[in-house]
Amino acid sequence: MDIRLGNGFDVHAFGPGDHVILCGVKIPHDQGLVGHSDADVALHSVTDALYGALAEGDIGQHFPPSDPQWKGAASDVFLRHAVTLAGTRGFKISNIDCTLICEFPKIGPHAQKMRAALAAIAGLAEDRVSVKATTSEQLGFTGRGEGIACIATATLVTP
Ligand SMILES: Nc1ccn([C@@H]2O[C@H](COP(=O)(O)O)[C@@H](O)[C@H]2O)c(=O)n1
Ligand SMILES: C[C@@]1(CO)OP(=O)(O)OP(=O)(O)OC[C@H]1O
Repeated sequence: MDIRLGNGFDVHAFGPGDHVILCGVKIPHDQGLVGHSDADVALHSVTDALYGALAEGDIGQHFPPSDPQWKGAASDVFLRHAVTLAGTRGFKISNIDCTLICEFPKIGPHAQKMRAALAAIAGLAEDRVSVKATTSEQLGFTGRGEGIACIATATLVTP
């Protein structure tokens, strides 16, 4: 059996808006996230974790931010591509774990909906998907409320 571990990390800055989209879930907030796509920092980091496990570069190589095709895109399209690529390469996803880093919005009340949405996009049972959060204790750019960071890990296995 071949086992592959990948990690992903992404950051998006807050900007004008009244919601953020995380794991494809719309979460009311007093600011939005700035990005070429819908700025779903969670799906971007998970996508990069899959590309990392496959040694297939990163999300910007597959979906260049300079390409107008991806302007405002819903980020599930990026993750679905990485999931399909894993299958094509003979891997199945064993588990996904991600941690959102921000002071606000509070993720806890939305974590189960985000987990279900992420599991559905990845084609996994919910008990193979983890969504959690931490503050950075008011330190650094996340602590100052300048944006949201997300770190993700994914494990791929051959049958
Ligand atoms: N945006 C966030 C940040 C944190 N949480 C939850 O609060 C717990 C405590 O956070 P600390 O950074 O003080 O350790 C954390 O374990 C999360 O459960 C959250 O929901 N949303
Ligand atoms: C998702 C892409 C798509 O153009 O753009 P952004 O939404 O800006 O996100 P980022 O994580 O900064 O870069 C990756 C790009 O591939």
